[in-house]
Amino acid sequence: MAASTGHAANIPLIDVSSSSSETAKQLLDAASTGGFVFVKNNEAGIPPADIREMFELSRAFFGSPTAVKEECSINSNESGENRGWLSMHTETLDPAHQERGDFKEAFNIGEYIDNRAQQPLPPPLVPYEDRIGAFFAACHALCNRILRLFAIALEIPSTAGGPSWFAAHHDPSSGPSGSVLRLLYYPSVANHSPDALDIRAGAHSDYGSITLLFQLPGQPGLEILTGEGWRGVPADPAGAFPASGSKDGSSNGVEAGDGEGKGDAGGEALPILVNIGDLLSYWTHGLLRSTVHRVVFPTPPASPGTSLTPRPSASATASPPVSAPPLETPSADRYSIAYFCHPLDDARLVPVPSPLVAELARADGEDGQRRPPDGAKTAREHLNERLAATYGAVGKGKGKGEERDEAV
Ligand SMILES: O=C(O)CCC(=O)C(=O)O
Ligand SMILES: [Fe+2]
Repeated sequence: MAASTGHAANIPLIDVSSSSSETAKQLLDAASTGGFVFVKNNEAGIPPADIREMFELSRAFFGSPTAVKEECSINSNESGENRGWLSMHTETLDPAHQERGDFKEAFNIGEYIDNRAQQPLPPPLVPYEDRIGAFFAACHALCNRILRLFAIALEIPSTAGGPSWFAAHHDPSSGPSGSVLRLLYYPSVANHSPDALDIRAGAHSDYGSITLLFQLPGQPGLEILTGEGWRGVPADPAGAFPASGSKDGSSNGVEAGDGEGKGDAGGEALPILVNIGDLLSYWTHGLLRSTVHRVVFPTPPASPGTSLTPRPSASATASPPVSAPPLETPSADRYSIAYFCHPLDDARLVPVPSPLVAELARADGEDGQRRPPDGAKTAREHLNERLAATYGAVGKGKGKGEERDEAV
């Protein structure tokens, strides 16, 4: 059973509310070195109350009886490809190395059409169809803001689309895409019995353009692979939020109440984690870095109720790079929410028209404008290849895990 190494990653924190070339450069630097960045959740982000609402819906859904969840299973015909509920051990993010699927449940929500979900929603989510759709759209808007900054930093010429180049390739009004909003639930170790074969989410890199990840304070587990090995990614890099949950660690920290774990303290909101996916890395000839990550079980505390490390004071400033506390209070359950942003299905993955990408390709001995030898894939072809490996039988085939030796 893979458990936390206890070392924290250094991940920069960037304010993307400005579209200045300085901000764009900071973002490009972070994306081309570590591949992970925190963005401040300010007016350019997503209201903390909306994030909290999604966590509340997530808890309500995963707490439903199995029969309710089965009705919207990813295996049902109605749900459609890559949509619906994934039960424990269904997904295998590192098929080349895992003997058992991930120790988690998930619910994948695909793109809406005309403000309606294109899949059956379970009863706890039905009354919130509009709210979920609005959250999906807010996530997409934030991704487009980030992609716009990448286009600026990559110096895409105005004749080719300029700062709007990525947005045009991610415009839902122009066609379908593989974008997915995913609720994730990693059940407590106390109530289940993971063994040596278990991992919460196997080592992998994401498939799409960029991913937004929402975590809750006090629910650690995400780790990224760096040149120094695995490093933990805190939910709360500045340590400004009290760890959520009741004293016995059984709470998931999303209840309404005294403000603990609610995602906004003193007007500040938790930053949002952003990482580069494989497709964007491929599209930029590897300039943007898709970093391998995983989710592990929390390390048991030395004694019940004991935090493993002292938390920094709430006044700690968050200037980049953020040196996070090694571990937050290990909790029972872990809930997270990911938004996987993908280009339009028919987007062709010819190199992004950037002089920086062309230069990189030339340095690698290739003409930067040349198509890959087997002809350009579309974004949908790229995604389908990855999904086939993930949902295939455990231990068979070549999966994303093959790439995990490539540390940052
Ligand atoms: O739950 C997390 O923290 C990360 C999940 C993840 O990496 C994924 O689903 O791709
Ligand atoms: Fe991931």
